[in-house]
Amino acid sequence: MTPLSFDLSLLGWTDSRAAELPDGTVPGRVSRVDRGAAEVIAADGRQHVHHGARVRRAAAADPVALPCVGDWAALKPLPEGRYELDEVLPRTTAFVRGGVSRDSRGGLSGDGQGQVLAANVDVVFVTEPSMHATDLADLGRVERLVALAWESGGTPVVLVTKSDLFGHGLDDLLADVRQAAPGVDVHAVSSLRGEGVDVVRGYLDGSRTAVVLGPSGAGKSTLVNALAGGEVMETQRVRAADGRGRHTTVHRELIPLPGGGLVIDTPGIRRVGLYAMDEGVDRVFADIETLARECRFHDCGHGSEPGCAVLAALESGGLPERRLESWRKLQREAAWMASRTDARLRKELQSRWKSIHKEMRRSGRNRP
Ligand SMILES: Nc1nc2c(ncn2[C@@H]2O[C@H](COP(=O)(O)OP(=O)(O)OP(=O)(O)O)[C@@H](O)[C@H]2O)c(=O)[nH]1
Ligand SMILES: [Zn+2]
Repeated sequence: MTPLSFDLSLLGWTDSRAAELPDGTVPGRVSRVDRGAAEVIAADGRQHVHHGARVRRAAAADPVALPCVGDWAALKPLPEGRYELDEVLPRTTAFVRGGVSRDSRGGLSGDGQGQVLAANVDVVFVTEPSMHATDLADLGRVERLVALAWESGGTPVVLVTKSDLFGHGLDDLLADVRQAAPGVDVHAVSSLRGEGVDVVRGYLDGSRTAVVLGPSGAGKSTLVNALAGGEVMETQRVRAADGRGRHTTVHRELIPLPGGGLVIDTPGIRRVGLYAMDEGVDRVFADIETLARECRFHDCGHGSEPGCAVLAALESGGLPERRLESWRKLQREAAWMASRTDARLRKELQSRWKSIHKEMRRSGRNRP
């Protein structure tokens, strides 16, 4: 154990979580997972802990019960100041990946086994570079990641990164991004110039936990370093300089920031993965869903039906064609995922996050 000690409230520990802590245990936050074990941060420091019998039993029955990065764990004291991980406390949000993997032929196969990649994430920063090599920002990618963010139960915030690369027209780009993510805060950020970084930091007030999603090269590591005020993540420039070309970022997993707040960086959730996301898709396309309610036919396919409000909006220019296509594509994908994710996992996702969203809307916590 390191001699460091931690104020757990700075790691996001709250009274409502304390109420769920079983007697005879102490809390710790999972910062990294290992096979059969985890690294946790407890009040008396970082420690490598093994899963206790209860966790092993639960995980054998259902892999979703395995501790993951961001989890709050009940730690049972063992002799010599050590602990074992006795229980995972109820999650408020979770990134759950459906049991789908790429097979050797590059196809996809589903095994119906879910996996929780990160838990208790309050804010999901969706990064999209204003310019990516010679490409413009990809609004479809923003829509997809915002859908995943909603699905996790966290609050998405879109960051248009590398804004310094975009001269005239940044305001137009931001307007397009806002249209692609209705009801979601959108900000321009240049970590290079330090612009927008304080706005990002503001979302972490009150020791909130964030993840940063986005394509390779979006500047995620650079942003996290800017937030941390130092090099906590290796960036692409560093990697290029060592002559070995680009390779995988060194992942620190749960990073407590000096100014308060935490960032989770876990391989597998940074980029677009395969998640169930049907509710998230409904939410990111709320404008189209609202229009569709005005269609003459209840089961309108928005193709050539008379009295179609969606097509009318398309014609009047209120709805970009790109967005309708993107909606169709993501709906197909969500349906495909749904057909391959097992029913139990989907039920867990839906009932849990539905009540969380409701609660968040009620208490006005929608926007941090
Ligand atoms: N012009 C400009 N370049 C930036 C900015 N932020 C990051 N970069 C550069 O963009 C490149 C990629 O940055 P990273 O932070 O490594 O990107 P990443 O999203 O972490 O990439 P992966 O680790 O591959 O997922 C590096 O060369 C950075 O120096 C910015 O605000 N402006
Ligand atoms: Zn219609």
